Amino acid sequence: MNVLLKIQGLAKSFTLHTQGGVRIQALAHLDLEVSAGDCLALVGSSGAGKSSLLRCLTGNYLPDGGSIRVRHDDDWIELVGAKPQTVLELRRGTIGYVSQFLRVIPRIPTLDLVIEPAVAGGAERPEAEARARRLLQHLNLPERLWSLAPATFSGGEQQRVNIARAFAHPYPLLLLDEPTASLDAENCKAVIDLIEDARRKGAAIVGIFHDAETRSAVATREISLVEGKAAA
Ligand SMILES: Nc1ncnc2c1ncn2[C@@H]1O[C@H](COP(=O)(O)OP(=O)(O)OP(=O)(O)O)[C@@H](O)[C@H]1O
Repeated sequence: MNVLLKIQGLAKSFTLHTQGGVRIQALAHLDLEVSAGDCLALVGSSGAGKSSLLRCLTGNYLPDGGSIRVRHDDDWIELVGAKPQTVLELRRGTIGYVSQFLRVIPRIPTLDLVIEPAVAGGAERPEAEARARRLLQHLNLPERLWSLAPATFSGGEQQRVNIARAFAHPYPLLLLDEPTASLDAENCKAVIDLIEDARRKGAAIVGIFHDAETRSAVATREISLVEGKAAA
């Protein structure tokens, strides 16, 4: 087993300062390992902690305790309490993330937005551009949109730009937060194919897939969260 992600005793709570200091325990004592070729689906009812876990794995949420170790080249990097530069370095080459909404610098053309992660990950510009073009084509994004910034795109078009960026570099660890939520059946299938291809090439994938059909097409494993803990 080529383990790429090790989570031990992970805990995350929120204190609602504006609401009498109420404390919500989103994750508690979570242990998990994900290997190359795994696609782990996070399941559980609304509020169970699925998104909180993904955000801890991207380095966007600082956990209260526990450890998240990520294989980065030949080293293991501790993400909990890591310096911002370390988190950025992990995002550049090791951790790819599809969020539910596209958040990019405004006014940059779509093609450049998809080329950028591949160049940041070490690809030469012509190779990165060829890959970006293949991805946008695969995701059925009309070529007339490639030179435009995606601010005015539809929800589904923006989501496909988001997905293209996450697959522009062969990230060993991919985090997917409802990657097919705003897509029709044809585009959903295109994304499923990308996920499956990355997994076969050895990516370790953790995702939230509310659509049961998508989940059963891509997941090799499921973990059910109940109040922030893995259900027995
Ligand atoms: N930024 C935040 N501030 C305060 N509480 C939060 C925050 N993010 C999440 N929570 C709380 O943490 C708990 C877990 O939320 P989380 O979003 O991780 O659940 P989820 O399983 O992803 O739910 P859903 O399926 O509805 O998206 C919930 O009780 C939620 O209210």
